[in-house]
Amino acid sequence: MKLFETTKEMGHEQVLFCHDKESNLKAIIAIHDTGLGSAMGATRLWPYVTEEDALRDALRLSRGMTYKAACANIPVGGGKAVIIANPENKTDELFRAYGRFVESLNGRFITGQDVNLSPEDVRQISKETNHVVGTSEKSGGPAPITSIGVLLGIKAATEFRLQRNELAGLKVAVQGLGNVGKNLCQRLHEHDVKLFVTDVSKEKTEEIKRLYGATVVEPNEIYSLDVDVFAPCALGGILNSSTIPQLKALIVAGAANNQLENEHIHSKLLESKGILYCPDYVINAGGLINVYNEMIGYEEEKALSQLNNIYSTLLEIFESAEKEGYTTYEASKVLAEKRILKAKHIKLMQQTN
Ligand SMILES: NC(=O)C1=CN([C@@H]2O[C@H](COP(=O)(O)OP(=O)(O)OC[C@H]3O[C@@H](n4cnc5c(N)ncnc54)[C@H](O)[C@@H]3O)[C@@H](O)[C@H]2O)C=CC1
Ligand SMILES: O=C(O)C(=O)Cc1c[nH]c2ccccc12
Repeated sequence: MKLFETTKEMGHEQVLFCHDKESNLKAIIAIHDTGLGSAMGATRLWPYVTEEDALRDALRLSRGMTYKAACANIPVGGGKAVIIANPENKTDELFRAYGRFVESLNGRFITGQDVNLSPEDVRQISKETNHVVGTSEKSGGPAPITSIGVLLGIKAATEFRLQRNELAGLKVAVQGLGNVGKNLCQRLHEHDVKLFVTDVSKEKTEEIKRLYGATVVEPNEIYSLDVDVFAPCALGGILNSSTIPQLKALIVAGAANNQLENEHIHSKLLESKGILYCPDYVINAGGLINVYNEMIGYEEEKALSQLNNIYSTLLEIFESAEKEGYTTYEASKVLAEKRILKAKHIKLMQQTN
């Protein structure tokens, strides 16, 4: 990868390669934009096959955080960190070494728990830095709020694409039954939605089957089901040239980050099949909304009002995409960039006054 060409094109401010000899830590912290405030983004741990895969993930995820904050009208910047490791090799020393790197950024980057990190891992990071959020019990943790945001997104999309005002009787396929996916299943079940689920963990699929009467399928069968909505809540890159042709759902609405393998090609492919795609960083902003409010002093009413905006922002995106002949991904990018420019302008005016 051409490093400076890529960071210039994607707009990153700073990328840190962190190495600690004793703990064998290898981490990449990508700071995309701090124009509106500290770069916020949770840290994930993943056994990336190549270092380039890890870098690409960090760069895309961090840019996604900038757009996420902008679309949610949250005055922070975007960042993300990846730790290159096998979850089996996690140690307290690894997380403490990582925490020291986060601390060295003096609050330019604020992080927390993402894929493959446990609350205990985050506690180890917190021993070395205060720039960690999402650990308070007070606000209930980010995943439940993220799942409410996804539910609102499913509502907006079914109204727009299917002209249906009721969730009852809808068929939804949920990929991944982790913190967000499980919670989403509970909420969909409460709305009398028929669930189809998959996960690589049999324990998790059995639990959802038992609790909500979900139909369990193999991981590779989730794409081709005859359902109304496909809700990816596991990995990124799952919307690609081999999966999109299999989709029968007319809506993709889920929590996973970086759902499109190639943003341009695969958003167009979805559109050409008449599938309404809810841009990931718009529909999954609930987690960020939750941790941001925790950081500034949690007020439930304020957090819920920001969360409810996910519904109206998505409708705005669907409408402008239709009107301008864009894909919903392009429309969300335009909206994010417009809001960033406006917010930066307001900030500049406040500073000069
Ligand atoms: N937790 C949060 O508040 C937020 C999460 N997200 C994103 O949502 C996604 C899910 O997040 P969490 O639920 O917190 O993660 P998690 O790690 O708790 O859950 C992921 C689940 O996906 C399953 N999985 C892995 N590979 C799979 C495969 N090939 N097929 C089916 N299932 C598979 C795992 O077994 C696990 O149960 C991630 O992409 C995350 O970045 C985005 C915004 C906020
Ligand atoms: O939406 C994402 O991808 C996030 O990283 C949200 C998030 C969850 N927990 C956090 C802790 C600190 C900064 C962001 C998050």
